[in-house]
Amino acid sequence: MATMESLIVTVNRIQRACTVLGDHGGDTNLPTLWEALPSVVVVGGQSSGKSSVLESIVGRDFLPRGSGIVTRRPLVLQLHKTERGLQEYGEFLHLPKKKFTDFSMVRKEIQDETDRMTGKSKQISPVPIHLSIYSPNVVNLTLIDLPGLTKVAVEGQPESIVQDIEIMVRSYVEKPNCIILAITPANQDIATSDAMKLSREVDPTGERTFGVLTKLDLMDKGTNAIDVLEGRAYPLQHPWVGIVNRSQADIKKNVDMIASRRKEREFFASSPDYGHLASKMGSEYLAKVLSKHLESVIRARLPGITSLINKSIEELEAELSHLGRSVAVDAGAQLYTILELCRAFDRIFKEHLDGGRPGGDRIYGVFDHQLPAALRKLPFDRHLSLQNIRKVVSEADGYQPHLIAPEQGYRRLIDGALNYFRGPAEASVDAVHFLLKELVRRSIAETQELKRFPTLQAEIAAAASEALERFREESKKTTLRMVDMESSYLTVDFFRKLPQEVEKEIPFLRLWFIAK
Ligand SMILES: Nc1nc2c(ncn2[C@@H]2O[C@H](COP(=O)(O)OP(=O)(O)OP(=O)(O)O)[C@@H](O)[C@H]2O)c(=O)[nH]1
Repeated sequence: MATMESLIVTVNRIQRACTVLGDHGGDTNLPTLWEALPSVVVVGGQSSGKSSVLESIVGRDFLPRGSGIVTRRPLVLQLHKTERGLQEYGEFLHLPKKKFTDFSMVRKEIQDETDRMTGKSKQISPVPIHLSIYSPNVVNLTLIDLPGLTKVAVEGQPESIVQDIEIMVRSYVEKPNCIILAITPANQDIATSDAMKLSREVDPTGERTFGVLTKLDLMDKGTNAIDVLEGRAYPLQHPWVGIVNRSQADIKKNVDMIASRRKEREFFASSPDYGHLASKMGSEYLAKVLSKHLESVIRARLPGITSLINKSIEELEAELSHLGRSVAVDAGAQLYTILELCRAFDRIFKEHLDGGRPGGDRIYGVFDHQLPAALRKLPFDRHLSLQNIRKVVSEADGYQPHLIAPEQGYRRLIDGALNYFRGPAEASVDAVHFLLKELVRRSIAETQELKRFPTLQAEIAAAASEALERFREESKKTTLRMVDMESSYLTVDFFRKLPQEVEKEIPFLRLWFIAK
């Protein structure tokens, strides 16, 4: 038994952790633990006696009262049984460490906390209020009180309130882990009960529904609810429980809850109609049945809850390691981290260049395809046309006949042809520059370690871009210098070999001889 009681306490703690972490179930992409936890949800129409049942189970007056919709946020009520003789107190999750021993202050805090979230607009909010009650007079149990189902909006409420409440209540009772405490007043036709209508929709087999009949003392003389309580009129998997709460007159007279429980016991014990069911009626019995059932449901769901928690831990740990370790505060350690991150980027950039990742091969493409294609397009035809050769040679060597070859003309023609190489050479530097820039961009995006440091990413991109710009200028100068060097390195040997190359490579020389 002790183990089972601690089970409810453990689930209570998980429920509180869920609220603190903002997990109230509902539409979310994140895994929700809240929805996996079994809970008892109190459902009923307005004035059906929900608050009275809850107060009866707790044995204390602590819920707000008034006209219209008083419960406008879910109230998660966690009951903790304490040692006999210890003082009762309430504690709110949003006010930790503050013990409320005066239960009228608990009521006020529920009202104030409701208003804090919804304003005084009478709107409803799905964010629950958590109240724990520590008392020797309760059983370990968690109950969730929801706004009463209603058919019309009262003054000051939006028209949508009727639907909003139904949607909120439905979102709780639809969960397969929800135990439904469906409250119906006995002095109303059960066929019109909002609670039974909704619970039948979401739990057609009745295995999650506990039917509670209130106001048995208010039934017309000569009538009784035996057919319902014995499970004939409206069969459910769990037996119906009849309740007699404090009447409005009792509340006015300040009849305390302990006296009211006694009165309830006497009502059943002395009733000619319900006497034979007395041991299975009343709010104390209901609390015990619910606690026992909640324990057994938790026990059955425990493996599922454990595996959900383990799965969530695994997912979160994977995400944490993906996000990376926390960054140290001192400057030295930060510098070390930054250098490590830069090294990670550098490694990926090198892989792009040297292999392992694609992209670097396109640099070879510049020299293997782009440059030769550009060279082929150079206007050598025009430059080495018969007409131009004749013009250049005449201008360079004059009208004197040459003994061997017009050397100055040759020189100018070759020099001029080599000059054409400057354009494609510069364009090749630009092409490699753009490829390297693209590889920097890709490497930054692919460095997982940098993912959570957008500012560092921008800094690395800026530094790389600045360096590449500098390299571009230097490379252009070097490349052009190499073209110049080739142009000025026309040696005697070069000219000596030229005539032998005539047939093979330099058709313009043949043309020159013909021209002569
Ligand atoms: N005589 C008698 N009166 C009851 C019983 N249960 C509830 N009442 C009275 O019915 C009225 C409504 O009860 P509540 O407990 O406030 O009902 P509720 O469902 O919480 O109502 P809302 O919060 O307005 O939705 C109160 O005046 C109660 O005193 C009962 O079993 N017998």
